[in-house]
Amino acid sequence: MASDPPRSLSDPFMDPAASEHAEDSNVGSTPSELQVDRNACLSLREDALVVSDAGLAHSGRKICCGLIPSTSSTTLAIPYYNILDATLDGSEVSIKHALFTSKTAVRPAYITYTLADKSTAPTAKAWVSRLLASAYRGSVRARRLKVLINPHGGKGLAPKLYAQEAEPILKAAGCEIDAETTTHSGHALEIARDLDIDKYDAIVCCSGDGTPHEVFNGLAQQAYPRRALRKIAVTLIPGGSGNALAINLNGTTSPSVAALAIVKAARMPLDLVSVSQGEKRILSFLSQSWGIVAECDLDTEDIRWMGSARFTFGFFKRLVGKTVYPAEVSVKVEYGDKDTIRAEYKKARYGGAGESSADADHARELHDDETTLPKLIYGTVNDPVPEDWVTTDMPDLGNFFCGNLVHMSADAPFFPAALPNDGLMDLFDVDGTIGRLAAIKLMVSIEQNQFFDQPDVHYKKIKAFRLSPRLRPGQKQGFISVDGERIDFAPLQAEIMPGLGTVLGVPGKGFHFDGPQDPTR
Ligand SMILES: Nc1ncnc2c1ncn2[C@@H]1O[C@H](COP(=O)(O)OP(=O)(O)OP(=O)(O)O)[C@@H](O)[C@H]1O
Repeated sequence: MASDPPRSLSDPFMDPAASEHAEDSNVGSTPSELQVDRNACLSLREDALVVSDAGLAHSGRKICCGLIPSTSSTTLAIPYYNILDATLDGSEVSIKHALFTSKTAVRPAYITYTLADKSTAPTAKAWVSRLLASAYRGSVRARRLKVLINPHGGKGLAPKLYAQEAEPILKAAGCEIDAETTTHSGHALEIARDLDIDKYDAIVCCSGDGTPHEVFNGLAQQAYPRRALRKIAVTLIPGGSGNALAINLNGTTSPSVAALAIVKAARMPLDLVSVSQGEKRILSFLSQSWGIVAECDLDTEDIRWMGSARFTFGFFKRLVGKTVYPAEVSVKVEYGDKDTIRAEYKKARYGGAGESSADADHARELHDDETTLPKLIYGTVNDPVPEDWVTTDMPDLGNFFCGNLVHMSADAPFFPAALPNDGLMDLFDVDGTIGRLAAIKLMVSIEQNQFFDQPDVHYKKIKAFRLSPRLRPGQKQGFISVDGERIDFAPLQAEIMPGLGTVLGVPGKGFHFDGPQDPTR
């Protein structure tokens, strides 16, 4: 097996906790099979650890739902992805793994054997290292995690979900955990702002999307914001009503499956969006919206008990009213037509020209000494609109929605052309006066990934926008949403900050999305 290239200890892609295993990484000569007691054999195959043990047939061990591939009742195959930890203690080999108890839940499980021949301990030690190298290919072991649990998000279940579902997986994987429950709104921002970033690798929010929003903004207030945002990866264990970060990063709404993904994830850069209202500036990782989606996000507090269904309920309530949300919109467009967007997406996603995460990180490292965030290229709403922007007055606007990631919820891939680190934002607007039937058709098309091609959806890839919203006659208050959080009802300007943030995601799990569908197929 090829070993990873050596990385310096200052390399933020290398968890210092993983360095203790670095000397064991030369495993080329290590045998793939380990003979253990009960006449059993542990074998390292291409994608899985295979346990061959006649005793398994009589152990009553249930191979749940067929999710753990088993070649026969006397063999057990555990995918490397599911291996959490392995140790050799004297002549006892212990392997911890994540056992799928259903399609949406995992729990830690253990296998223990004694070496058939004690004198093989040195070989067994190398074998364990080889198993761990395969289990953590593309990731690092024993990450140091600052866990923030929001007891207020969604239905208030985050503390229970974390303790019962997520923490056992993180602990079994040997993560160093420093957990804290947030006590007030803004607490996550304060913690991230004051965090000693050399002591941690990631901040894991067990919450909805509001907490990671605070965390990115807290890191942005560190003395060296670019270093903090580069070094500390932000990730989410779903525990609120909007859990888009977990869905986009790791393709799941299950706390235990998300915890496993976090254990196995790679660091990757994420574009952030700088949103300014005059001199005030915040960072957004997910979305900015004005119109029906923003109102559903923010004006449904009274039905919080419904959980995520409150968004759908709120949407339908407004839909029947054919509500409009007028605004003047100015946009710095990169790609304005859908065919070009589709073609550019394919190039960026499958063209193979992109740099690796490690290369991207070294480029970002050059800005570590800077004490401010990247300068705004396009200024703020207090400046004139740049000449090459396209300005449109939209008295009948129904929905202005700008996104940075594909999914806004599990069944809402609103932005199929979004890529995590392409230096662009995805924007669409929809007229508020379209017929109710057309609006319902639009809503149905989202889940089927046909939203992008609907003629009523005006979709662009952009670098920046300015939104000057106004109240329609009779409207008492306006809701502008940034990452699901309410900001002042006032003109705002937003521009992309390429690769400013860092997240933990498993390639192929979350960001795996096929992009806008090809309508000719
Ligand atoms: N102990 C607390 N008491 C009150 N609010 C808190 C507390 N801890 C965090 N918050 C606030 O709760 C808000 C919502 O949290 P979060 O986004 O994590 O969950 P959510 O379920 O997605 O949100 P929402 O339920 O508002 O849709 C955040 O803005 C955060 O500041």
